[in-house]
This record gives sequence, structure tokens and C-alpha cells, in this order.
Amino acid sequence: MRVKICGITKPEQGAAIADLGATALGFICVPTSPRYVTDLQILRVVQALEAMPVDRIGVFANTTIEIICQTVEVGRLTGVQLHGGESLEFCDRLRQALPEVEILKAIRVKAATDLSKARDYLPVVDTLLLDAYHPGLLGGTGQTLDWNLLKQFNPGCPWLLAGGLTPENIQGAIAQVKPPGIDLSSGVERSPGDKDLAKVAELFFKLQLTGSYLPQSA
Ligand SMILES: O=C(O)c1ccccc1NCC(=O)[C@H](O)[C@H](O)COP(=O)(O)O
Repeated sequence: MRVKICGITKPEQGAAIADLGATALGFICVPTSPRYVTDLQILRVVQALEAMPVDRIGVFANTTIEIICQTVEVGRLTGVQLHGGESLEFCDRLRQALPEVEILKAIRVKAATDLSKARDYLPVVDTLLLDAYHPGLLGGTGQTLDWNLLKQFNPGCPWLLAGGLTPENIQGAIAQVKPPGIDLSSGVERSPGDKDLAKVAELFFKLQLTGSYLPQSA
């Protein structure tokens, strides 16, 4: 199972979370977020990871291809998560600009119709991320989406379940939704951008109990 921990701001926390078993770390490149990091802050975290096998995903919303490309280069990112209202055409242009980089499209799910909207992106993105809808915030809200909507969700591409996941509810989420990957941010934090390593460790312990996650050394 793919496990992305998002909203990393500190080098020592990024390295510790990768060591605990995260397969991807997310960096919030949205200036209005309390978890916002600059390109150089991302680079400092990435340097602390040394050769650890972990994906490095920049999270953007409604910005330009030029800004994304610059952050990918400076921050040595392996993936770009688009978390705003980016069109199919924008994703296609980004794919052409960054052919080697994973493109994830986040869809904020309010109703079943949003899931067909998600499928429309399939030809041009690698991975879908389903997050909760919030009227005033784009992400990191701690709100869950209606997992009942996802029981039959099988888009034919990799996807991540996000939105309000915590060490407390992760076993229920996996049992109900059976996602191929998960994404957590506020559920493993002390405050925005400050990850709680005890909560991250508890998450991986709970994931092992589900049987759907094996530690990398296993
Ligand atoms: O986390 C943010 O502050 C954020 C701000 C603007 C756009 C996206 C943002 N986060 C994107 C993520 O991938 C979060 O991990 C995802 O929304 C889940 O967050 P949470 O409900 O706190 O687990």
C-alpha cells in the first residue's frame, strides 16, 4: 500500500517519517496554506532524506506551469499534485512540460458525480487523489468524505484516499473503501506543518494490523 504523509516542513521530521515507512512525502506549495514551504525549504528536507526510497510530491493549486517546473527542479521533486481547479488541458500541458514526473490530480468529493469527473482526468494524469470537499479550504481540512460513495470506485489507475484520516479511523477506512493508497496530513500533526511522530508511528502500527501494509524491510 502506498502511504503519503503530506505537509512536511522540517528536515528531521521528513527523514523520520520516511524511516517509519512512508512511501511518499508531500510538500505544500500553496502560499495561503499554514503548511506552505518554499523551494529551498523543500530542498533542505530532500537533502535530509539522502538516498531513502520515498516519493517527493509538491502540492500546488491554481498556479502556473512555470512555477511548478521551477519548484520541481529546485526541490528535486518526483511528483506534482494538482489540488485546485486545474483543467484537463492544463494537466496535459504539464505532462508535456514534465514527462518524467508523476502527476496526481486531487478531486474534492462532495457527490457521486465528482467521481465521474475524476475519471475524466485518466488519460492525462498518473494518479487520482480523492479528498473531502470543504467550502472555504482546498486541503488539509481534517474532514472525511463519504466513504460509502467509494465502495465501487475502481478508476483503472492508481489512487489515494485522503481527507480526515487518522490513526484512529484508518482501519475502518481501509476495511470499508479498500484504497490502494492513503494520504494523511492533519491527522498526524500537533499543529499545521508540525508532524507528531508518535501519531505517525501509531498509524504504521495500525496499518500493519490491517494486513494491507507490509513494512519495507519485510
Ligand atoms: O494541507 C494543506 O494545507 C493544503 C492546502 C492547500 C491545498 C492542499 C493542501 N493539502 C493537500 C493534501 O494532500 C492533504 O494531505 C489532504 O488534503 C488531506 O488532508 P487532511 O484531511 O488534513 O488529512
